[in-house]
Amino acid sequence: MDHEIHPGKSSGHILLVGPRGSGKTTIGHSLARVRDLAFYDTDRMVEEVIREPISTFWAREGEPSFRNLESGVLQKLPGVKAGVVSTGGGIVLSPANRELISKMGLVLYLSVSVDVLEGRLSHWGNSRPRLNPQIPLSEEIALTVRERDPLYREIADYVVETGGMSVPQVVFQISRLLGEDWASKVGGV
Ligand SMILES: Nc1ncnc2c1ncn2[C@@H]1O[C@H](COP(=O)(O)OP(=O)(O)OP(=O)(O)O)[C@@H](O)[C@H]1O
Ligand SMILES: O=C(O)C1=C[C@@H](O)[C@@H](O)[C@H](O)C1
Ligand SMILES: [Mg+2]
Repeated sequence: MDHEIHPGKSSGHILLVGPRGSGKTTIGHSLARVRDLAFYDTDRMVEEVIREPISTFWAREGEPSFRNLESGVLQKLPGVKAGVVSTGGGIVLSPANRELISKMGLVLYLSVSVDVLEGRLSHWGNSRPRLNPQIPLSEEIALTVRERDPLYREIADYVVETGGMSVPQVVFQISRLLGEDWASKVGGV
């Protein structure tokens, strides 16, 4: 991977973006472990602030309150040790967040088909807040992906098509993409 194609990347993080259920947390955690990097997850960072699950906070306080906290934790990440950052699925809705993410390091978009997402999300029951409770889950997923896919692509350095791959296979593919000497090239991980 060539340093020259990623000018202006400052913090040296590897950031995973994509819809709910695309595997950002699972893949990010595993990638950080195999590459011996720090791991951050913006959803977990918000939960540390609110000291409760996102779903109950969201139900009581509403989405805008969650989005404010989410932007707040993102703004802390340029100041921490470089590592793997798994983001929340809707973090890209804010133009300021998109700008910050794209400056913080190498951005990988985990792309998955709507069918696969539906299969995964339907297993979660109500542990994740519904984004649009008036419509069936399958429609919510399709609409959300249609709305956000261009936003993920706007900031992605690479789109990783994960369809049909297991978690270790995706981690292996990303690791290969990063290359052994990626760290020294994008800023000191
Ligand atoms: N490549 C994969 N193959 C099979 N299952 C996967 C894969 N990636 C993730 N999963 C499974 O999908 C579920 C959701 O994954 P995960 O929580 O990592 O998604 P996420 O993108 O972090 O979602 P959110 O935006 O809600 O945080 C988990 O049960 C995980 O084990
Ligand atoms: O897609 C979304 O808008 C969300 C995804 C999750 O990661 C959480 O950030 C939250 O449940 C909202
Ligand atoms: Mg996650």
